[in-house]
Amino acid sequence: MGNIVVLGAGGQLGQEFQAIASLYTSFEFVFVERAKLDLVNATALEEFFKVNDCDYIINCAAYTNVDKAEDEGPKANLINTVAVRNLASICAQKDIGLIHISTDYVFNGKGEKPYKTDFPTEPLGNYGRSKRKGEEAIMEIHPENSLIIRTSWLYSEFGHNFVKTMLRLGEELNSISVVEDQVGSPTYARDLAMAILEMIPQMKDGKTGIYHYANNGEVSWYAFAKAILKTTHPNCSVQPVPSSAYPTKVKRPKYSVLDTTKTETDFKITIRLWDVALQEALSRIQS
Ligand SMILES: NC(=O)C1=CN([C@@H]2O[C@H](COP(=O)(O)OP(=O)(O)OC[C@H]3O[C@@H](n4cnc5c(N)ncnc54)[C@H](OP(=O)(O)O)[C@@H]3O)[C@@H](O)[C@H]2O)C=CC1
Ligand SMILES: Cc1cn([C@H]2C[C@H](O)[C@@H](COP(=O)(O)OP(=O)(O)O[C@H]3O[C@@H](C)C(=O)[C@@H](O)[C@H]3O)O2)c(=O)[nH]c1=O
Repeated sequence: MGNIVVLGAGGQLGQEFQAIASLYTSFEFVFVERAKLDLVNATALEEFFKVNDCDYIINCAAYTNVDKAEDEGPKANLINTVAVRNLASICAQKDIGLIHISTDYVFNGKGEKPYKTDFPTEPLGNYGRSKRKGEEAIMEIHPENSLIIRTSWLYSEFGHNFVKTMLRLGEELNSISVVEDQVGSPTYARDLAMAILEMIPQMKDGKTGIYHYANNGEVSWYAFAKAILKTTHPNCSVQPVPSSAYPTKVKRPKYSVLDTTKTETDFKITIRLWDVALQEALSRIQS
């Protein structure tokens, strides 16, 4: 069904694609890590796609440190906006299908029901702003053959994520304080990667533009931490605290649940509940 180049292949989601690739024999994959191609280097990017033909690019590369992006705004911008714009131009020239991952942090968190894809964006920090500008660049340059998939609270056995942080803290501490007034949907990166590979063949039917993918259901970071530790470290207690008791450089959205109905309907995929996905991920992480 086509050749896929996965950029940012060494990150959390990129490694999930590497882990599941052998299940999808109708695709040929090329995995490209940062050491092989720095996306910020526009010349290198262009040269790479002169010699590497493909039908689709999945862009998993990003600047993802939400707090650090406040001090390194220009750097976050180069990766999340400028490189994405350059990538969209290359894809437009060569008519390559572009699958780009974006985030729930494009929203301001003041919503009270799951965000539909056309809900107005208003990011709270540099990370979210740079990701939103990346989305806008794609929609301007290569709308007819791009999929922008916003997801939220990604975790997996690979890379850095909240689940692995909780498992580490559960080993080290008897009690952890976690914010209760931020609500979202945790998403198992493996589920997302598998869904993307189901969605790609349907792009040719005009299913393009912005879509939301997150595991179903909503939960606070506190309740998520409790669910993680209940099965893995039952002796470690989790205390609910307000955001004010856990100060961070940049404010997180209070409510960032994504409405995934359009994705499920248009692509005819079923998305499972966050706590079901979590149990599978935990058993994989622990084995
Ligand atoms: N993590 C999350 O909770 C969420 C993530 N997302 C989005 O999902 C996508 C995947 O995220 P995730 O896998 O968790 O992120 P990671 O931070 O785990 O992976 C990002 C990858 O991008 C690479 N990268 C950074 N800069 C460059 C560059 N200049 N050139 C090439 N590669 C580069 C990183 O390399 P290195 O490690 O060497 O810096 C890393 O391997 C991103 O678009 C992110 O914004 C959306 C919602 C939630
Ligand atoms: C480690 C820890 C975090 N927290 C809080 C801080 C924060 O409000 C919340 C989540 O913490 P983190 O810093 O791990 O998560 P954060 O980096 O904000 O995660 C985000 O990453 C980017 C890339 C995204 O796109 C988002 O969807 C989201 O997943 O939990 C606690 O309350 N106690 C703790 O012990």
